[in-house]
Amino acid sequence: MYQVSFKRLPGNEDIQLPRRMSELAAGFDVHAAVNEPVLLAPGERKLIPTGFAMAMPAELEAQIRPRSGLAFKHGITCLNTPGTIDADYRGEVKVLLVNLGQEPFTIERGERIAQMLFQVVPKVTIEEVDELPDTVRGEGGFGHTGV
Ligand SMILES: O=c1ccn([C@H]2C[C@H](O)[C@@H](COP(=O)(O)OP(=O)(O)OP(=O)(O)O)O2)c(=O)[nH]1
Repeated sequence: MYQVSFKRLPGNEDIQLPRRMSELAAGFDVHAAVNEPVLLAPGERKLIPTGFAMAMPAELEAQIRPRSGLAFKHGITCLNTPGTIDADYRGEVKVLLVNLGQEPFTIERGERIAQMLFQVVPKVTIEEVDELPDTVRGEGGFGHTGV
């Protein structure tokens, strides 16, 4: 079990902190802390505030992912999905939404716009080498096995 802390930012007392909408939901829904309704025209992208900052154990990252209902019904998704929240980030969490639908979409204050999942980031060390170990695949990629 990991302890994660959310800090509500000033002026957002009415905004829900991220929360699971069912007992076993993998993601915590994240709410829009826009001061007024925000219109996203088709093809437009906007960075949406959420009204909170957070802290988590060093071995975790948080991922911001789209909600499938918004994507399916309105073409609203996260442009940089999954967005990465680093464990040392103390700024306001923001959601980069894009409207891939055909109609304008309005984001209302308090609306659930995305979900946040936590992942363990493996610890790695890196080195520079002259040769890499051989494999059967070698340099094959990008569909080299056919379709
Ligand atoms: O969807 C996102 C993605 C990022 N962030 C915040 C938290 C993250 O820790 C920080 C930096 O994100 P990232 O590493 O993806 O951005 P960058 O473009 O590499 O910026 P930086 O140079 O600030 O690291 O921005 C968000 O609030 N929402």
